[in-house]
Amino acid sequence: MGDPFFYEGAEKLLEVWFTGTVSSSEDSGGGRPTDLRAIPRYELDELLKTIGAEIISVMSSSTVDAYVLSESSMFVSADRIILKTCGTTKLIAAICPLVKLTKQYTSLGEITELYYSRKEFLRPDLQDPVYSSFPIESKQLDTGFDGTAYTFGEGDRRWYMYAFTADGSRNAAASCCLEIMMEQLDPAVMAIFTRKVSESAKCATERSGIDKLVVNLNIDDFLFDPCGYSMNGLTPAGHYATIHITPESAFSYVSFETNVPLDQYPAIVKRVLAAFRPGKFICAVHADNKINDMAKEESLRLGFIKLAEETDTFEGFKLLDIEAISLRNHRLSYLSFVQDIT
Ligand SMILES: C[S@+](CC[C@H](N)C(=O)[O-])C[C@H]1O[C@@H](n2cnc3c(N)ncnc32)[C@H](O)[C@@H]1O
Repeated sequence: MGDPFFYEGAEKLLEVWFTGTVSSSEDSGGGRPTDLRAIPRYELDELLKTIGAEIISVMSSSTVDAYVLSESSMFVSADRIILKTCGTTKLIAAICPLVKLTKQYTSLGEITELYYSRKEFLRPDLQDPVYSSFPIESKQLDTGFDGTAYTFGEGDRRWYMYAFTADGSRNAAASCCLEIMMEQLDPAVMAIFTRKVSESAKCATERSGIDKLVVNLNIDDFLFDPCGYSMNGLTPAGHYATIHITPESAFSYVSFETNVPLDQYPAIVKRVLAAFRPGKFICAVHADNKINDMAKEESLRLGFIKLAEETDTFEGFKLLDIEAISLRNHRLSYLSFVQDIT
């Protein structure tokens, strides 16, 4: 008898920033656009094929093209690409072809920042050997970048990140990002993300309250058969949110990510926890130094560290870990929580 079915919901996340003047997508000196969105769709399809994913759907705003993938999501903006892929995808293998495409179709091509992160897998033994342990992934990344590998938390709460920043700062607006990675979710909520219970993705989105987690989201959602759910959302202000759900009870997993402004994060986390009811979760908050410089006091007041120190922060959860580091261009906080059953 073979092993029972297993799906690794936890994603590998790659964010790459390229150099260039990005005030418009018009041609720059080299005759090619200074905009990653100039890479044609068929090239993106080929790129994704090499890592084991494909495009299911796309929607665009003036600032970003948001793709729902068979294995999570991809966001392409003028000078940044975010690739978030789950299952047994081979995400690091996307970097070389991506740089090649960038040089071929745009006047960008030099990487200024690169971040690769993931949480501890439930079944590392089922991954391709490169992705079975983070030191191997870091070693692979070290062949192209002079970056630093970090490990946060303990045991199955571990979250890993590899960060590379080239000398000199990037030419981009201040940015921030919230990631919530949840496990052991309420089976009653997870049932919504099955074809048995929800007749359409829209139905699952509304029934679960996903449409109310972030204000003003234009949503592109997909319900897998027999179960599983992915959605990308874009706001009129050019921000994104993305949610991916593996509802099978033996290995349930939900991820939430957004780059809406930092001051909204505490309220968003509370809404996300109320909607999905996880048994445990990890949060990672990235805040650009430009944000910290602009409003240090304010960002501290609203920041997660301060918030997590208040006992009633996320009602029903106990804080297990809290760590913060400063990278060259941004500050990163990692927090882990477990349901408080005392
Ligand atoms: C792609 S989705 C979301 C994965 C996501 N990274 C998460 O946070 O869980 C994965 C869920 O969809 C289900 N699924 C059904 N058909 C699938 C397909 N063709 N490709 C990937 N997942 C599929 C899986 O069993 C799993 O429950």
